[in-house]
Amino acid sequence: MSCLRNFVKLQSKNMAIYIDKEAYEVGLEFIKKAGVDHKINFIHSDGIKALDQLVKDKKEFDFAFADADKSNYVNFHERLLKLVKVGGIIAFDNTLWFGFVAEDEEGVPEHMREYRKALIEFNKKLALDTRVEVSQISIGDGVTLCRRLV
Ligand SMILES: C[S@@+](CC[C@H](N)C(=O)[O-])C[C@H]1O[C@@H](n2cnc3c(N)ncnc32)[C@H](O)[C@@H]1O
Repeated sequence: MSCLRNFVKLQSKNMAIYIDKEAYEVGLEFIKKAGVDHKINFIHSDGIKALDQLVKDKKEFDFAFADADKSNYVNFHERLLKLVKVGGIIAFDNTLWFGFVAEDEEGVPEHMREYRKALIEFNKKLALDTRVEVSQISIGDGVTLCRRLV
């Protein structure tokens, strides 16, 4: 709770988007308890829809963190490249997908296969993306940091 409070205090404006109502309501309770609800624009929406609206509204951010729907990372990335300023950071969580991105598909539990495939494709795309400088960090199950260059 104090971690959330301290982080949010450092930022002038914050935003978070959740698609499912239950997770949104739990999050909202914590945000209120931490006394930072006036500092966070907390939205219950599909991420792509919300990001499209932010692009339309010409919003800008220094940092973005994506941790939802790994099959949509490539679509989040395109939108976040319009929203995060040049020099800003876009972070993607779980990009090593518990190490399964380095395994043959047969060795991967069925329910993990869709995101494994999506993340392999996403990681390949990022490696070739000249609009960002990329650093793959092997903590947790992989975090990728992209610094916007152009
Ligand atoms: C791994 S959890 C994220 C946890 C989050 N980082 C946190 O600490 O609270 C993934 C969340 O993304 C949400 N989600 C999935 N698809 C989404 C989408 N298209 N747009 C927005 N949120 C989505 C899920 O409902 C779930 O709550």
